[in-house]
Amino acid sequence: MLSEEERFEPSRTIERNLGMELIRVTEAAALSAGRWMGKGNKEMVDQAAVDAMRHAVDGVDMHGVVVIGEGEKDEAPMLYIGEEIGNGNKPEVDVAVDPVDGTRLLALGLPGALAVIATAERGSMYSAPPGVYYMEKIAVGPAMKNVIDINAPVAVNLDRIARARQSRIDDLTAVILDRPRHQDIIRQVREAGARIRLITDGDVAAAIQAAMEDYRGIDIMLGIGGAPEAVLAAAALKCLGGEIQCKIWPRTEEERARFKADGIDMDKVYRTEDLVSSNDVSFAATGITSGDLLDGVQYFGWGARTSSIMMRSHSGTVRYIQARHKWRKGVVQG
Ligand SMILES: O=P(O)(O)OC[C@H]1O[C@](O)(COP(=O)(O)O)[C@@H](O)[C@@H]1O
Repeated sequence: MLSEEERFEPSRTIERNLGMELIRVTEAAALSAGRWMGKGNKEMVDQAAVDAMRHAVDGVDMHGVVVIGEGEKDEAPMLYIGEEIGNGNKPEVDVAVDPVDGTRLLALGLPGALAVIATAERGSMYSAPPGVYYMEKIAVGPAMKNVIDINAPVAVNLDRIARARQSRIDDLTAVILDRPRHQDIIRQVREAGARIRLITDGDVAAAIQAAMEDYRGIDIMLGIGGAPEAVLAAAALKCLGGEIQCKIWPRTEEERARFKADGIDMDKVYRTEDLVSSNDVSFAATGITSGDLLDGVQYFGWGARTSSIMMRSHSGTVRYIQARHKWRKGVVQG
């Protein structure tokens, strides 16, 4: 019989704390970037979030290397791919960041902008080849994990989900980014009879909602979105037990030819496991503008309130954390 202490191995305790520290990083990004809501300035939205996230991440107990970040070193002075972050202590981890998923949403004051960070054991996160910006994606929750196939027609995937759920296709809802490139997918979903929720941005949150067992508003996420966002979504889905399948997507015929010449396999299916292979994944996100998944930042004279989600693959625990932040400790509340 194990004693209470013995049940918690040290590595578990470290990882536990890391998750909580990651929340502080996304909270910092959200608190800072939230000031720019609706001001129409995408650059400042991003700058504020990156600055705050970079500052906050320094104190985190980890030796992190940015795998998904703001781009290459010469174009991004902070949180660039390959940058070492954290205080240098163990654990050694890969880090994926998106200081604002939905910069346009935040700049326009629209719902659903999030600050996001994920960590996984060193060497376990996929990084798309240089010049690859988009992936075709399909994401579902744990019960539909072995049901979907990105290579199957949309109607077939919807039919399989409906059967597995013992429901009808017209009970299902697919979430899709509202883009001209999705006209054909949208037509196929409509012809199959499922409902559609079109979103203007933010397919990380959309994938999470599709995968949440206790959130039944969305059954599947479909369509083409950012390659970095695919890895962040995979980190979240690893914690939730869901499944994302992706394929590299060229934007133009020239890009297709270039990828081919570079030996990039556009038929390869990247599953959750290929995007994040570790079983020690932590994921944190804080709402910046209010959306279906999380509330946005609320400011009031002496402080602000944030709403975050934290998940760990090790335990599968999902925590929703509401925090009240005081700008200065001891300030009298109005
Ligand atoms: O806007 P595009 O070029 O269609 O790209 C889609 C990607 O943009 C987003 O909607 C927003 O990403 P950013 O906020 O980083 O611009 C992602 O969630 C999505 O993967």
